[in-house]
Amino acid sequence: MKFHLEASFRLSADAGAAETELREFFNGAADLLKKGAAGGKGAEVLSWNLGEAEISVVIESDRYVRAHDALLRLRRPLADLLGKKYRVGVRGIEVAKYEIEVESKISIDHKIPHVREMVHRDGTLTLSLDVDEADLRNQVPDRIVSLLDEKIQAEGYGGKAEHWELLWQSPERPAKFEGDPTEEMVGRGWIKHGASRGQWIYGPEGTHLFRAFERIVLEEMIGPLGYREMIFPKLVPWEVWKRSGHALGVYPEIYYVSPPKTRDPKFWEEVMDHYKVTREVPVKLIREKIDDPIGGMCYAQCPPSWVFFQGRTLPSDDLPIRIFDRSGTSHRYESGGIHGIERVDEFHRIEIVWMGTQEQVKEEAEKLKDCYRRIFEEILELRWRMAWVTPWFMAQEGKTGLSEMTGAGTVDYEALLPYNGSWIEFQNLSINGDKYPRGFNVKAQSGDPLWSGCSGVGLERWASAFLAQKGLDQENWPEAFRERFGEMPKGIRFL
Ligand SMILES: Nc1ncnc2c1ncn2[C@@H]1O[C@H](COS(=O)(=O)NC(=O)[C@@H](N)CO)[C@@H](O)[C@H]1O
Ligand SMILES: [Zn+2]
Repeated sequence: MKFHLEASFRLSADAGAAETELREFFNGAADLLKKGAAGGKGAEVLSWNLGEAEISVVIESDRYVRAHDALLRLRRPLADLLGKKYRVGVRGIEVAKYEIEVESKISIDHKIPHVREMVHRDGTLTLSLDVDEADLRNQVPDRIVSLLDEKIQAEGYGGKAEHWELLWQSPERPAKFEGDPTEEMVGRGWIKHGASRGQWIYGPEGTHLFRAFERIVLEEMIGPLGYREMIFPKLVPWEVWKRSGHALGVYPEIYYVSPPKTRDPKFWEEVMDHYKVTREVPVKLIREKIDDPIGGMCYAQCPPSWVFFQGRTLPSDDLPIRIFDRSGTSHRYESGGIHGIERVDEFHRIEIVWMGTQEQVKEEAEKLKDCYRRIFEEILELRWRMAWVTPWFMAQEGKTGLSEMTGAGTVDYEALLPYNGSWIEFQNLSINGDKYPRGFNVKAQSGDPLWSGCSGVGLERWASAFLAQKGLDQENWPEAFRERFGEMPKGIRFL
């Protein structure tokens, strides 16, 4: 990677008298421009020139001391040299040309902010930047370099597969059912397709099943471990997703939310009239009358809750804090060909969140795993397994691999669907390290890094896994579950 920068220091007056000292300064600037770089690497001033009221320089570098950092390093000593003795001030920096060259098999076919031109020739990508002094100080060139690294790395990975490592699996347990649970539920009227993509409506039977699962989570885990219920927001603004990291890569899958430009009925009259006459909703017209998206529908469920803690310090003797939310739906624009309730755009999840010291968070994760194991082994008697995978918070930022934070990561819980032999992830449990407290600036009284974890219990997934293995006839269900399930409510009948 090569950086080529042509810039000038704007002076408050002519510095001709300092010519000799400037020559010594630039000749002796070498080690200043190599400081911090591995042996022999760094930046160097190829040439400099003293003009009427500016000093122009040409700097080249590798990535270890980048040309713009070198330029900024020169400013202070230059100002000192000219200020004291010659009463000449350095007023600012003008960037005339800034090029970054990198070997790359790929080119980028869309606009990158602050990149005026991109040329891809014989395996080299040359970017001409459009940056001023403020951009240099704000590390705009560094973010462009990171973006290039990421793309070149991703290219190298060739879409590296997500990490998956089996941790544990249950006894096989023969399936009591071989059919597709969604088809069976639709057939019995337990559920019905909703009007929106990937959306279902749960009749009394389907709802009772979800509530039975929920009751088990409450009785077997939430109660005994002392989790307190909260209500997390379900409309998530960009600010939250910037802090949670989702703003790095969640765009292809969110349901965006845009408010109206104004509530004034006059403004909307044209739309209403259009519909009254045509009975068609004029969505093109509406598009002009709604504002930019302020964010999207709930996606990961835990991020917006951190605003409750944002900027505060937690008393050590209140840790670990244990909370959960089941107050609403999550929405994801999932891949097409969506099958049954295994993969839907609108789903119902119990989100469990805990925070404390690193040890407390790891300890809590083990307690939750024990509870889950008891539920899946003794109550639902599932055929299931646990796998160590790419953390959800990295996957949702478009990353792969594992977290560098030791001990942080995600355990996926998977269950076999006998009807098609696939394993679905029906919930997960993650140690998220200090990611969220850092993102939302939440501290522990002790000053130790505050860590957190979360576990998402997907009710559609629990239903898919359980019914796929046990079928819909209660006589085939495990005794311990039947007890908790109680009476099946009457379904809705149609003529
Ligand atoms: N499209 C979907 N349809 C149904 N359930 C889903 C869907 N996406 C996620 N879930 C459920 O939500 C759980 C957690 O989702 S996750 O993306 O893996 N993890 C997170 O978002 C974390 N914040 C924990 O909830 C999944 O294990 C699954 O049970
Ligand atoms: Zn979460």
